[in-house]
Amino acid sequence: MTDCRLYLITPPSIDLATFPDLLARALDAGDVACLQLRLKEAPRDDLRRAIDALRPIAQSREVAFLLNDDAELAAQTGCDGAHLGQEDGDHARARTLLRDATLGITCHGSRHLAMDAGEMGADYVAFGAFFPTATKDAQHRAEPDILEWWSSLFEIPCVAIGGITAENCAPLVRAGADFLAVVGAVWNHPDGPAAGVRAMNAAISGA
Ligand SMILES: Cc1ncc(COP(=O)(O)OP(=O)(O)O)c(N)n1
Ligand SMILES: Cc1ncsc1CCOP(=O)(O)O
Ligand SMILES: [Mg+2]
Repeated sequence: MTDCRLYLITPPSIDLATFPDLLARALDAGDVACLQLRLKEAPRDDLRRAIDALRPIAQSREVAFLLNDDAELAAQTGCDGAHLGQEDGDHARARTLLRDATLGITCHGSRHLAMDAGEMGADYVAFGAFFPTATKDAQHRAEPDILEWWSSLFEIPCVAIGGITAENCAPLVRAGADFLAVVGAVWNHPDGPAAGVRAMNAAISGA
């Protein structure tokens, strides 16, 4: 029995006329620990509109709603937290702004970055990319042994990301990932996002 859970990230762009319904059906299809809103190209006003539309859908289902890249906006808009990369501003300031809300930090494949994030007060550290991904031009790779190392030494949860699918995720679960973060495995699933959530949960349980 694993404690690993699914961490869902939105597609890179969404249509607010149709996406809320798709999201609700995906979240109702199985266990999702959190949803990260990641719209890299969206102007700030569109981002605010997306937060207003999607945050209640996640939070009403007890799915934590995290915002990518912007801790200040996350704190202003009732998000449950933010995910920041190494280039996404001052992590210590973000920690202060977010108070008790969740702060996750990208650590690529680096033990050093992960220990820094832990000392700074991150609520989770994220390692990746574990596999080739079409969602992002990922400049860094990680190997499963970093999950084993981290989880054997630290209590802070670790997230695995990058090209993860139902077919390839088992070694990451067995290596100690607390969460598997995915975009394509759910939103590009041939039978639709709800089927993607079901497939990921079945793969996590069977790992
Ligand atoms: C859970 C999770 N892990 C890593 C990332 C990547 O964050 P970052 O390195 O800042 O890259 P962008 O997502 O901003 O392109 C993430 N978003 N979520
Ligand atoms: C945001 C991000 N950071 C590293 S890989 C990645 C993309 C994850 O998307 P997918 O699950 O489709 O590979
Ligand atoms: Mg970022």
